[in-house]
Amino acid sequence: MLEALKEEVLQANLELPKRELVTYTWGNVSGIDREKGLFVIKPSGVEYDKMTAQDMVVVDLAGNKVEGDLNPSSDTATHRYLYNNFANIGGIVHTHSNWATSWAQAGKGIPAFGTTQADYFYGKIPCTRKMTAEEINGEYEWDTGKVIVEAFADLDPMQVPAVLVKNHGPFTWGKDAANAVHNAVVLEEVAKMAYRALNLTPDLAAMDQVLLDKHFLRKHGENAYYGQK
Ligand SMILES: O=C(CO)[C@@H](O)[C@H](O)COP(=O)(O)O
Repeated sequence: MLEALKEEVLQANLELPKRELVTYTWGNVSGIDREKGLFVIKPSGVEYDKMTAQDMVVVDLAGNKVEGDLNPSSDTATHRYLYNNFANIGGIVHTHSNWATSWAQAGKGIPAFGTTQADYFYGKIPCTRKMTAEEINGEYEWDTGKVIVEAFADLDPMQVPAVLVKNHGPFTWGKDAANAVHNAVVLEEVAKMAYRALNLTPDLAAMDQVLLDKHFLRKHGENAYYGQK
């Protein structure tokens, strides 16, 4: 089942090492078929250059493995939490990309300093709170999803399709798996740019709202005009 989605999710996973967002087996990508209520995710601990579409694992939104010989990603419960709480997302990525993970380890969100970020993220990219010992030693991956959703209490996840999990790393999402990977690549770029901008000007203020609005809204929403129709 879901052969086309398995191929789509495989290709999205293979983009992670290709774009140098992961090392070894770090990271994972999933994609969801909302009509069937099933998502496809990378198998846990399998090397990317050995991975096939048939290795992908199908999981339902209650957490049951529906198809696949291998164990699903160790982050499956986090993906499931996000699919259950962010109704419009179609794909999720987790990486340990260097610059974004450095911000996550520092427990700092990434302010919007420039139009590169504004084209994809409508403002600051949040960092979650620290997880409690009970959460870490309990339903860790499920509660990782919980602290991510908490960080979006006042944010639209479709307007800011990325988060930094404190002491862990970034998660991004999008309309599908490929779009979630695209956002992961851009996140890594803006994490690097923001770090360097702050090194140049330590008290740098976030960009003006008028410029943030111009760049985000020209690419997103009903009045978007960027690119080709
Ligand atoms: O951050 C983590 C584990 O929380 C992951 O990125 C792992 O590094 C990859 O795990 P699998 O998806 O292979 O289980």
